[in-house]
This record gives sequence, C-alpha cells and structure tokens, in this order.
Amino acid sequence: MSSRRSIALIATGGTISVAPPTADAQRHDGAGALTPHADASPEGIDVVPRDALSSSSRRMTPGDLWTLATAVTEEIAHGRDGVVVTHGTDTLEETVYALGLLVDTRVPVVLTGAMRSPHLAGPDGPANVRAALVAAADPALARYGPTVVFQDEVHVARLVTKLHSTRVAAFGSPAAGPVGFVAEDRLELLLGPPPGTDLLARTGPPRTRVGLLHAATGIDGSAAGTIASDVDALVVAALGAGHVSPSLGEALVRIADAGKPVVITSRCPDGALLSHTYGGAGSETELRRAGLHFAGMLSAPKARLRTLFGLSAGIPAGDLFPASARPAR
Ligand SMILES: NC(=O)C[C@H](N)C(=O)O
Repeated sequence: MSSRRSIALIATGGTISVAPPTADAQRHDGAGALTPHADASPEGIDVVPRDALSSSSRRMTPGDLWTLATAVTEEIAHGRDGVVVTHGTDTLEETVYALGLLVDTRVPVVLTGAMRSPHLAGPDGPANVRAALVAAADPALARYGPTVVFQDEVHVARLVTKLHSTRVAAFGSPAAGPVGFVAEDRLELLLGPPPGTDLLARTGPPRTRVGLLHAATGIDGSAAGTIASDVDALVVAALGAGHVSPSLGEALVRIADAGKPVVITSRCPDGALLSHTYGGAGSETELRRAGLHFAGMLSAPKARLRTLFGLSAGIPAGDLFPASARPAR
C-alpha cells in the first residue's frame, strides 16, 4: 500500500492568491497557481487543486460558506487524506468555524492564507501553504476539527482569531494558544483536541438573517430595535462577562419576548460569560432569567454563524446554546 497522501487544495481567493493589480477589478489566481512545484512540495504529498470561489474574504456570504462546505465534503467523500483551503484572512476565523458546523471532518481540514500578496516583498503564502499541506497530511489532526495553520502554528476553529491587521503573524488563540506547530515538514501537537464538537446535528443552506450588535458606552435600546426589525435573530457582543446597559437590556428582552432569539457573547477576546455574579437591569443574571441565550466562549461572529446555520436547519436556539455557564460545546 502506498504511503503517499492525497491532499485537496481548495482555493477561495484572498490576498494569498491575488493577481498583480490591473486597471480592472481585483483578480485572484486559482488553486493551480498555489500548488507548490514538485521540487518545493513536501515529500510524499500529492496535491489535487480545486477552485471553489474567487473572492476577497470581505465578500464572503453565508451562501459561499455553504458552497465551500459542499466542496470540502465532496473532497472527503472522494477519499482525500486531507483538505487545505486557502482563504482571505479577514473572515478566515468565521469560515473555519462554519466548516466545523457544517462538515463531518473525518480527515484533517486546514485553512490558511497570507498577509502579503504574491507580488509583495517576502510573501508569506507559499510557506503557509506548505505548512498547511504538512498538517493536513497528518491523520492525528483529524480529531481537532477544522484548524487554521498560519506562520507554522496550528489553531482550532473555536478559539482562533485575527489579532493583527497587517503583520504576517496575524492569528492567535487568546484563550489557550496554538495546539501545535509545524517544523521541518513535521506536525507537532502540544495540546489535545478541544472537548466536544461544533458539528450541527443537521444542516441546510442558509435561510435566516442574523444581526450583530456591539455593546459600548451609551449604546442603548434604540439601536437594538432598529437592527432587530430586519432580522430573524440577534447576536450581541456584550460588555465583560455578559452585561449591557439597562436600556439595551430592556430592548433585548422585548425582542426575545417577541419570539426572536437573542444570543449574548462577550466583546472581550478571552474569558467566560458569567451566570449569577451580577444582578440588576442589564446584568447577566437578569438577561439569562429573561430567556436570552448565552454562547459560552464563542466570539460574536462565530456565535452568529452558529445561530444562522442552526436556525436555518430548524434547530431551536435553546439547543444551539444550552443553558449552562460552561463554554458552548
Ligand atoms: N490578508 C488578506 O487575505 C486580507 C484580504 N482583505 C482578505 O481577507 O481577503
């Protein structure tokens, strides 16, 4: 039996594949241009290029995430030993989490990108692709769900976030750090896989609209009412451990009472939501008592995708975010 590994390389666009600027709109090269030449390819890996999308990540839609999830699922069904997805970095953390919701990843699925385009000095794309291929070829990574490999670090979908807007070391996992790294074309895992799974019990194409509101000093209930009138559910990046201003709290309770799920996350990049430490209007205790849903340690954009795809598949918000002070599992 051959020990060679067959890895799908799925391109979606982003800085990693941006073609030299022209007078026309920005263009992206496909997976063929990202495939390492034979002499630069990690040993024992056969790369199978596939183009899924061609977009800056700011243009990604929930429909695009569904298209990508379908492409990844097909490659796994074709018997690939692993899948690498190249992607723009701005929303990379959302796409990796969406794949965790939508794809039964029985083999490693690794996302990567670049901060410097191929025509800038010191482009980081080729090294990131090479490290991602190495990681995707190691079956030990399958149990971690979809991961991000960037600057030789391995990050899990639930925790990874873009921390810097321009540096090549752009990604981190504030709560726990990377779970491993790649060196000399070898994957080294430092920590075990995250507990539980993000995979939804059932999935379907996106059909719901979910709004996102960022709490801040002086943000009151009027903003929530305006956003909620246009969506099926609302996610709030609340203050600290799950608090909002009294006025915003009252508005959120009204929205929930009217039948639109309201999901509370924290605008802090690390730490848990509380359940019974603070009391009074706008406190976590009051918001939980009023039936708002708490998303554990998920960031607001990721909780939004969980809400959007979960509700689209007919899963009630209470099942997506079980009432518990513990992180969403
Ligand atoms: N570094 C990048 O890929 C940024 C780009 N704007 C994108 O997200 O598509």
